[in-house]
Amino acid sequence: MQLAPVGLGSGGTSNLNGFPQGGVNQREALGGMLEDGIASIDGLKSNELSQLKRGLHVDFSDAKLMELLKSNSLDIASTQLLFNIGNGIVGNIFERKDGDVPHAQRAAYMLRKILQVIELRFSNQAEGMKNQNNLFKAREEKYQSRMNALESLAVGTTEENEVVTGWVQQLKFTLQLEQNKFEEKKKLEDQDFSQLKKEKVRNEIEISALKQELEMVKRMHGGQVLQLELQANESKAEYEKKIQELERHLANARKQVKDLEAFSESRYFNWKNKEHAYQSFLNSQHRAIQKLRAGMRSIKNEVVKTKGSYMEEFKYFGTKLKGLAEAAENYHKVLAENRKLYNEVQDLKGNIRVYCRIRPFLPGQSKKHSTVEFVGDDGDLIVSNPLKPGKESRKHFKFNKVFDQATSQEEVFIDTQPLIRSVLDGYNVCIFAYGQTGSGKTYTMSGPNLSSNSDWGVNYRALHDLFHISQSRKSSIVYEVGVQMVEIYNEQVRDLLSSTDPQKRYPFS
Ligand SMILES: Nc1ncnc2c1ncn2[C@@H]1O[C@H](COP(=O)(O)OP(=O)(O)OP(=O)(O)O)[C@@H](O)[C@H]1O
Repeated sequence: MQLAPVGLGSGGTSNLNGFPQGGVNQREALGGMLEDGIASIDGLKSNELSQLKRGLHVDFSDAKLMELLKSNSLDIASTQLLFNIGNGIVGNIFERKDGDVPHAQRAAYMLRKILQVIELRFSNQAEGMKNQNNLFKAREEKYQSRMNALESLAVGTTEENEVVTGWVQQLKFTLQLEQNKFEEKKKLEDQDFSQLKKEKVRNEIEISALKQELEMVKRMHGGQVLQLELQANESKAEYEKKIQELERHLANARKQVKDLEAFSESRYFNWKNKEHAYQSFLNSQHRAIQKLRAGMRSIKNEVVKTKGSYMEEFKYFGTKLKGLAEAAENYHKVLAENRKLYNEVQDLKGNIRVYCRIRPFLPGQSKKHSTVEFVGDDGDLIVSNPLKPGKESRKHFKFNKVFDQATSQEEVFIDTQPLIRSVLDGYNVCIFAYGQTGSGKTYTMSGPNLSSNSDWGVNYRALHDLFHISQSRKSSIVYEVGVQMVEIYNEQVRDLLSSTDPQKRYPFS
């Protein structure tokens, strides 16, 4: 009898790994939850996928969600990756505060799809575990029946018994090994299963929390949408109003632009005309400037020539001026000499001169009663009075000169003028009038009428002459003039120009 070792044959329906052939491998059934080898997911870039695997944040746009909804790659993605995607979508909804309801709806649909995949995975895992338990039980029963058959065979011949005992020992050993391996695997799978159960509970909690959040977001977004719609309606009405206003402004602006265009066109023509005028004016100015330049050049030449001739003339005048300065110096010497001679002549004529002026009869006086008998040219005067006795009836007087009744004021002054001019050469001169009351002293010295130059007396004529001469000599001599006026009455001398004391008496201090 040929016995093949149990479990070592190749035609059995089960292998020693303890997993049914052609069935769902438990690790595969876990959907790569423990390790994730997926390389790509439709709608996600490779860097976004690697970020999601590491649990980092990724932005889920509308386009990305659409791609993910269409994609089949979620079915082969790990559960952890699916959770990360779910978390990312929920986080993205919270980040978007714009109340985009279609986006929230798509996100909710996506989350539902992820939940379905996870739930399907858990149900598959539970089914696989159940099948495996059944297989293990059937296999145990099978091994038990074989053991029984072998034990009954052991009751045969010794040789056969020995062989069989050997087989049994080997079989037991193999069975023990298989049992140990199975125990270990079962232990591991139990651990995995309990871990999965825990994770399922955790995930269910997380999913319910996500659902609540989603509901809350939906409610919040509903409110926001309503508010936004209200705002949108208000804004629309406002914008329509603004648009109407803007259209009105635009119409006004267009009208203004047209007006401005017309105005600027007329201004343009005006400016064009002005430009022509200015251009012709500029041309004429340019021609005039050319002429002026030519004139200026000739004037320059002339100026240069004139300058030359001026220089020569200056030289000439310089020499002449020198001569004149010398002449002026000589003139001063001559003048001084003349003055000296002049004053000597005055001295020779006599330092004290006595003139006599005969007053004409006043209106109403009889001309028959005149006592003047003779008036000589050399100063002789004979006065006769028949009423007086002897020599007293006829008297002869001798003066430097006698002015008769017809002598004018000017003639009287001309005789005294040289003497008065000696004052300007440093000589003292004194003129005084003497005579009885009404004899004509004031008439001779001051004059009867000051408004008429011809009536001016000696005083006014003398001052006028002195000021005139001092003015003509001002380039060479500066004269200082002082005036003093006194009254002598009853042997008392009184200062008539005193501003402080009108009764001031001589001697003045
Ligand atoms: N030469 C003259 N020609 C014309 N009239 C004259 C002449 N001299 C004097 N008279 C006149 O005689 C009058 C008296 O003259 P005047 O007042 O000059 O005298 P008097 O000497 O100054 O007198 P008194 O001493 O009283 O002041 C005046 O009316 C004056 O006009």
